[in-house]
Amino acid sequence: MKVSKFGGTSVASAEQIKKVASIVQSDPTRKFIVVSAPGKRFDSDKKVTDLLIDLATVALNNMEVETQLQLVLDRYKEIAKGLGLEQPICDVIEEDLRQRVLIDKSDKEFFIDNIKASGEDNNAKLISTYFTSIGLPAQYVSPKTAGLVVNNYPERALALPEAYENLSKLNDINEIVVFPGFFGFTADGLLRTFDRGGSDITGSILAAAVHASLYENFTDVDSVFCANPRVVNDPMEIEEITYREMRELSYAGFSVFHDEALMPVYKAGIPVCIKNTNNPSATGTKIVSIRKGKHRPITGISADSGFSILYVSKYLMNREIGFGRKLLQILEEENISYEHTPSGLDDISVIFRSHQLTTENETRIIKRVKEELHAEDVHFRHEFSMIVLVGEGMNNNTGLAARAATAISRTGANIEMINQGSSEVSLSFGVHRSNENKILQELYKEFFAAVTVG
Ligand SMILES: Nc1ncnc2c1ncn2[C@@H]1O[C@H](COP(=O)(O)OP(=O)(O)O)[C@@H](O)[C@H]1O
Ligand SMILES: N[C@@H](CC(=O)OP(=O)(O)O)C(=O)O
Repeated sequence: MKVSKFGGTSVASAEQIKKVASIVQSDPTRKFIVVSAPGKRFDSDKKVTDLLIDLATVALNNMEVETQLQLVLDRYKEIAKGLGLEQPICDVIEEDLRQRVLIDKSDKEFFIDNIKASGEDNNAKLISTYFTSIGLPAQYVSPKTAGLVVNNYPERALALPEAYENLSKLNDINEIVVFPGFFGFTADGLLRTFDRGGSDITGSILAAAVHASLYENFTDVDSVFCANPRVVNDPMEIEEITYREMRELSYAGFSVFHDEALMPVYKAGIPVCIKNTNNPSATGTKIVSIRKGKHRPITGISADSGFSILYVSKYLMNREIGFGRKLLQILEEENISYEHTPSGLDDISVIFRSHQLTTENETRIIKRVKEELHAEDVHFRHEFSMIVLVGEGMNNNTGLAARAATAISRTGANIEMINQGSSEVSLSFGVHRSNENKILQELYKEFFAAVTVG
């Protein structure tokens, strides 16, 4: 039996949800259906999750909530109408959202998580009602009653081991299970959401828990492509990719599948297939443990912006035992996680995601590194992107870094950092954000357009 997750674009409108129903109807082994909140219907549209974040923000600022609340309710009302559903389901959703807005706001993160999670929760209720209305026996299942237990980490929770044992009991349900993605509950009953895009994670946890034969992830593209189709024109499709490659690429910018969604299915040995709700007969991309046959050394190239660099220089840093540890400890105390630490004789750079920085912690970090480590030059640089080349065939292929660097040099861009990942399946380049797209296009040309398999 399969677990099928439908992303925001697949459940964005009545028309899309009808496609979901026919996909589910066409295969009786599609037993567990995980749904996201309604996503974008067109490019300039707003996801329901983003509307809910706006709602939470106005509520926390003690401003009038009615306008934001109606924007969310209107999305569900339009969907319900298009699906021919009666008023009661809209009343259930409205009552639920109004109750959530009244939750005590003293724990700000708990309040935000509760509002955000309503997007998937109410959509699951609506979709199970629709399935039943068209003769597909279905049941909405709450992550709370099903025991999707997570740790107490706001907006980025992780599932606890007992969640798998609890969720395995869902196998006893005869009807189709419609399960909301994106959130779980702590052992004390507090609602916590996963990271953005985290309905993929719910699907993976559920697939591992019920020992699914396949985890299907339905989205709005025929497959995972070798590079972002919004930047590279008509990129090649990936038919098969390993868990390891997919995790590296997802973490580094392939937004089509969340990187944290790989581990649960990987550990349980469950294959994953990325498919298109708008074209379900397309083969899609299979994520597997081992790929057979010969392949290009590079499987995919991803790019992600939003990185900053902390540059630290001190004469004879190389002779000073513990310098790196002390520097990273300062960052730890500022609650900052880092991605790379390239270093030279007298200098070291720490690269991390910029969203963790504020004017206050930047000033504090510079002051501490200067005073406590007696560094000579300490400064931040912003607006960087990381371009990551990923491929299982990379470790026995010499000259790849040189080819990539030459391709980048053709764009006239400067390489700020190079890092060969310890896993030996990735090679990263730090570049200025303004050059990101042209570098991605040039690297695609170098490794995919011009190369034959062999
Ligand atoms: N390498 C890639 N392959 C396929 N899609 C990609 C890639 N990189 C980015 N994307 C984007 O990911 C989108 C699908 O992810 P997402 O918007 O999260 O979908 P969903 O609503 O189904 O969760 C695609 O429309 C595509 O623009
Ligand atoms: N709705 C949540 C979770 C999610 O997975 O959404 P999507 O399937 O649209 O990526 C978000 O926007 O983050």
